[in-house]
Amino acid sequence: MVRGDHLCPAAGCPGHQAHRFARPGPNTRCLGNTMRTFLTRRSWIFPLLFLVVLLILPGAGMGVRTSQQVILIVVYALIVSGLNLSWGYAGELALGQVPFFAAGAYATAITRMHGHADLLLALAVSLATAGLLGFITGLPAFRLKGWPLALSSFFLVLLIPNILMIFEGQTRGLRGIVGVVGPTLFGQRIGRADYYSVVIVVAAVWFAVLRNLVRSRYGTALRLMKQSNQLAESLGVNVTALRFSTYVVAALPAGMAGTLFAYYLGVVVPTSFTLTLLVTFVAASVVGGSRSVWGALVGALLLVAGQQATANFEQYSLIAYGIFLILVGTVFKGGLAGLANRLLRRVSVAGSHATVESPGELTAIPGRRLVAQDVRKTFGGLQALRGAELVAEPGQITALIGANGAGKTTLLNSISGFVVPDRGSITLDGVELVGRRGSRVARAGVGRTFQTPQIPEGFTAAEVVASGRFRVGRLRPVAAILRLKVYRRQHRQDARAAAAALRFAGLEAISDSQATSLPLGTRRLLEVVRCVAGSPGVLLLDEPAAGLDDDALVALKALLLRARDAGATIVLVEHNVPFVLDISDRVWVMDLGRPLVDGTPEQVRTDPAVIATYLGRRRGLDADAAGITVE
Ligand SMILES: Nc1ncnc2c1ncn2[C@@H]1O[C@H](COP(=O)(O)OP(=O)(O)OP(=O)(O)O)[C@@H](O)[C@H]1O
Repeated sequence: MVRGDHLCPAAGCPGHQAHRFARPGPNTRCLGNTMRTFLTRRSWIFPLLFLVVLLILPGAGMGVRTSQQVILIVVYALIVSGLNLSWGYAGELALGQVPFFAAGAYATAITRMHGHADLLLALAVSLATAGLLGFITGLPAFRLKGWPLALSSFFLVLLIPNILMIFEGQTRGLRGIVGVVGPTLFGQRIGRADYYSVVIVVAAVWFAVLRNLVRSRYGTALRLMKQSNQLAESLGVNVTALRFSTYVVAALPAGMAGTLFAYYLGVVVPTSFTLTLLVTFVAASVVGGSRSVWGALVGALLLVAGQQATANFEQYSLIAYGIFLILVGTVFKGGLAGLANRLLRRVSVAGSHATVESPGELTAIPGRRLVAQDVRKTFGGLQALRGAELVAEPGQITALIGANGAGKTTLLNSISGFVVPDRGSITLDGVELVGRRGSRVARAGVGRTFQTPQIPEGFTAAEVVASGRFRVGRLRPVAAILRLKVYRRQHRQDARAAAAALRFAGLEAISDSQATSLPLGTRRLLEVVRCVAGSPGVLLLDEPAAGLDDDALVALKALLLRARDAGATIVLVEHNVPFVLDISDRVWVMDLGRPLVDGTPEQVRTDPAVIATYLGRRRGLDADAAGITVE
C-alpha cells in the first residue's frame, strides 16, 4: 500500500481530500472512501456493540450498585433524548419533560395499585398518558414559540403537586404511592438482574427509533424548522403540524422513563419531580449535546456520575455542576457529542450522500406559467401592494425591479403563501395559489430563495440540496423508523437528485463540505440548486446577487441561464440592475405596490417613466455600469 498525499483518484470518491491511503491506478480502491462508506452505511454497528457490552456486563461481574446506576443513567437518558428532539433538533424550548416523566411514573404506580404488574401494559399505559398530556399541553405550541412556550411548560412542573392533590384518591397526594414492585413480563416475574436487561432493551429500542427518525426527512425537516419556519414551509414542510407532533413524540420517552423509574425505586412520590430535576436535564442535554441522539446518553452519564462525585460535599454539588456546564457549553459547541462528531468527520469526511453512485443527469426543469393579477395587501394603514401584476413564462428569466419599499418582497411572499393578499389572484398553470399556506404553495410547485441565504447548521452541501426535494413526497416518519422499502427508495432518490442538481451547477466538488462554512457566493448558488433539485414549476429568487463579487456573479449568471435553458420559469427580484438587464428576458418594474412598466430589458432601460422613478435614482449606484441612458 502506497502512502502519499496525492488527491484521491478512487472511483466513487469525491477525491478532493488528499486521502493518505489512496493507491493511484485505474482500479484504485481508496481506504478513506471505503471507511466513509462503511461508517455511513453501517453506523449502527457501534451502538449495537455498546448494547451487547451493556447486556453482558452483569454476567461479567458487574455489581448490583453499578447496575442500579446504569438503570438510572438509562432512565435519565430517555428523558433527555425527548428534550434533545424538541429542543436540540426542532429548536423549541418545550420543557415538559418532568411532567411527562411524572405522568408515566404515576400511571405505572396506579396500574400496579390496581393489581396489574405486567411491564408491557405499564409501558403502554405510560406512553398513552404521557402522549395524551403532550397532546393537551402541546396545543398552546400551535401559538406559542420560544420563551413563552418554555415558560408555560416550566409552569407545568410547578403544577405537579397541585394536580396530584386534586386527584388525591388515585395518587395518594403528597404521600405518594408505595409498593410499586414485582413487575412481570409475559406472566413471568422479573428479577433484579433481568430488570436491568429489560431496561437496557427498552431504551435500545427507543434510541434505535429516535436514530432512524432524526436521520430521515423528518429529522431534516426539524432542523430546517429550527433554522427558520419560512425556510421549512418554503420546502413543503407544514411547520404547525411538525411542531405539534414533535412535542407529542418528545413526551413518549419521558413516559417510558417514568415506568422504568417507578419499578426501579418501588415508590412514586411528588418530591421526585422537581424544578431542579428539570434544570439538571437541561444541563445534561447541553453538556451531552442537544443535537445528538447519543448526546442524551453522555449527558445522563455525566449527570449521574456528577451526582455520585459530589455526594460527599452536597452543598457544593450544584456549583460544581454549574461550573462544569459553563465550561463544556462554552468550549465545546454542540456538547461532547458535537465534539465527537467533529472528530469523526475529520477521520471519515462522512456525509450521508457521499456514496451516491451514478447520480444521473438533470436535463429538464419543466417550468409553469405564473400569473399574478391585481394583488393587494395592506399592513395596518400601509398599502404595500395596490394591484400588483406579474407574468412569468417557462424558459424565461422574468425580473422584478423597483425602488426600496416598492413591494417586490411582499409580492414574492404573497406568491409563496407567507403573506395572505387582501385581494387578487395568483395562479401557476391556472391553479390558484392564494389561500394556501406556504407548505402547500411549495408542494403546488413554487420554490424560492431568501434575501439572506437560509442554510441550516450541520448540513453538508448535498444534504442542503436534497432537502429541496421535500416538496415532492411526504416525510413518512413511520416508514423511516422501520426503514421500510418505500423509505429507502425515497432516500436513494433524494440523494441521486441532489447529486444530479449539484452536477448541473458544477458544484459536485463541494457536495461533502459543511454548507455553512462555504463562501457567500457558493451559499447563494446552493440555495438556487436546492430549488432546482425539487424541480419546481417556478423559482422565486430574492436578491440572489446581493453581496456577490464579480466571480460569484459570473457563476450565478451561468447557473441561472442553464436553468432557464432547461425550461425553468425564473422570477428574479434584484437590485443589481446591470445584472438584471444582462440576463433577463422580460423585466417588470414596480412602483408603490403596482406595476409601472414591463418589457424587454432594452425597453425598460430607455423607458422615461422607469428612468424618472427608479433608474434615475440609482444612477449614482450602478446606472453607469449598466450603460443606462438617462435623458
Ligand atoms: N410585515 C410587514 N408589516 C408591515 N409593513 C410591511 C411588512 N412587510 C412589508 N411592509 C412594508 O411594505 C412596503 C413594501 O415592502 P417590501 O419589502 O415588499 O418592498 P421591497 O420592494 O421588497 O423593498 P426592498 O427592495 O427594500 O426589499 C414597505 O413600506 C414595507 O415597510
